[in-house]
Amino acid sequence: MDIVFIKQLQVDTVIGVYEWEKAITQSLFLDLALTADQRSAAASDDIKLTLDYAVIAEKVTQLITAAPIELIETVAERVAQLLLSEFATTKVEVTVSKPGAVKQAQTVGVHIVRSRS
Ligand SMILES: Nc1nc2c(c(=O)[nH]1)N=C([C@H](O)[C@@H](O)CO)CN2
Repeated sequence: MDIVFIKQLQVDTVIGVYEWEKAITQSLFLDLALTADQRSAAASDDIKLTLDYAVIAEKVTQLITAAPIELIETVAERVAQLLLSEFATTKVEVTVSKPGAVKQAQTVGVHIVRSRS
C-alpha cells in the first residue's frame, strides 16, 4: 500500500516529566507514515485527492504545542489519533524522538502503529 510520509518534523515544545523540564522548551523530532492509496491522486494530479503533508505538519505541530505534555508516549498516541480522525488514512506509524534526553545516546524515543478500527 502507498504511504505519505514526513521525516524528522521538528517541534519545539514543553515536554518532560521533571519539574525543570516544565520551565524550558525542548525539541522533538517526528517521523510520520500515513497509509493511503495514492492512485487517484496521481492519475488526476489533484492535491485534494492526496494527504497534504504541509497541512499534516501544521496540525501535528499545533496539537503538540497546545499544552505541556509529560511523556513522549502521550505525544505519539495523540498524534496517531489526530491523523486517523482527520485524514483519509487507514493506518499510521508515528515515531517520536527526543534527542539529548539520554546523554550517552544519540536519541531516544517511541514508535507506535495504529489502524482505523
Ligand atoms: N518511556 C519514557 N521514558 C522517559 C520519558 C518518556 O517520555 N518516556 N521521559 C523522561 C524524562 O522526561 C526525560 O526525557 C528527561 O531527560 C524520562 N524517561
